[in-house]
Amino acid sequence: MIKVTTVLSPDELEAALRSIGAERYHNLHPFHKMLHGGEMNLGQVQAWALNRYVYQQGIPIKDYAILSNCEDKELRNIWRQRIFDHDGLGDDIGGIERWLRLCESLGLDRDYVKSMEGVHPASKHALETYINFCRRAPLLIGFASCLTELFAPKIHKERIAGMLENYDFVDDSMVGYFRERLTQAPRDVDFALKYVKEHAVTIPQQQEVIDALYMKTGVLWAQLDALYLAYVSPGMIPPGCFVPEDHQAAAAQ
Ligand SMILES: O=C(O)c1cc(C(=O)O)c2c(n1)C(=O)C(=O)c1cc(C(=O)O)[nH]c1-2
Repeated sequence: MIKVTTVLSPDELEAALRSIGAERYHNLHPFHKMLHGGEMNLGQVQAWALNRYVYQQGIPIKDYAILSNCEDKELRNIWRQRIFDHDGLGDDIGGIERWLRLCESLGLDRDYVKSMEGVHPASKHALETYINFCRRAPLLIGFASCLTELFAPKIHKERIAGMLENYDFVDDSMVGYFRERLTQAPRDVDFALKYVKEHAVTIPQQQEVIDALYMKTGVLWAQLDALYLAYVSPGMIPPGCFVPEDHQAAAAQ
C-alpha cells in the first residue's frame, strides 16, 4: 500500500491515485471478466443487475451525505448535479430509472428490484460502508472517495461492447445507462480530481485521499466477491436471496 512520506506534487498525487486503479479497480475482478466476456447466463446477469441496483439507488444518498459536510454554496451547486443525474430532473428520467428499466428488460420485476429483498447482504453492507464513510469524512476526503470514477468510462465501454456482442438477451436500449455515464463520469471526475489535487497539500491529507480510494476499491471489489461466491462458484446463495431459477419464467415472456 502507498505510504506518503514526503509531500507529493499534484501530478505525483494523481499518478499515485491512478496506480491504485490499475492495481485494484473492479474491472480486474473475475466476475466482470465473465460478465463482459459473455460467459454468464441470464440468471447470473440478473443477479448482477439486481444487486447493483443497491449501489445505484444509494449513490445520491452518498452525495447528500457529502453535501451535508459542505459549507460552500458554490461547491454544493456544482456537486448537486450528480444527484440530479441519478434521481432525474425535468425531462431527464435519471440513472436510477434507467437502471430499473435495464432490470425489467432482463426480466426482473420492478417492485421486486426496488424492494431490495433478494439482494446479497454484502451489497447492502458495501453501500453502507461507502455512505457512512462519506457522512463522517471531511469534504476533501468525501470528494476523493468518488475517484474510482476515473476508471469507470473504460469499464462502461467494455460493458457496452461486451454485453451487446455476447448476449442475445441484451439490446441497445438496455445499455442506455452506461452510455449516459460516458459523458457524466468524466465531467464529475474532472472536477473532483482538480479539487483534490489543489486541496490535498499535506502528507496526512494526501494519505487520507489515497486511503479513501483504497476504501472505495474495496467496496466495489467486495460486492463482486460476494456475487461470485453466490452465483458463479460454489453457488453459495445466502438464505432469502435471489434464486435465478425462480425468475426465468418472467424473463422468457
Ligand atoms: O459500472 C461501474 O463499474 C461503475 C463504477 C463506479 C465507481 O467506480 O464507483 C460508478 C459507476 N459505475 C456509476 O455508474 C456511477 O454512477 C458512479 C457514481 C460513483 C460515485 O462514487 O459517486 N461511482 C460510480
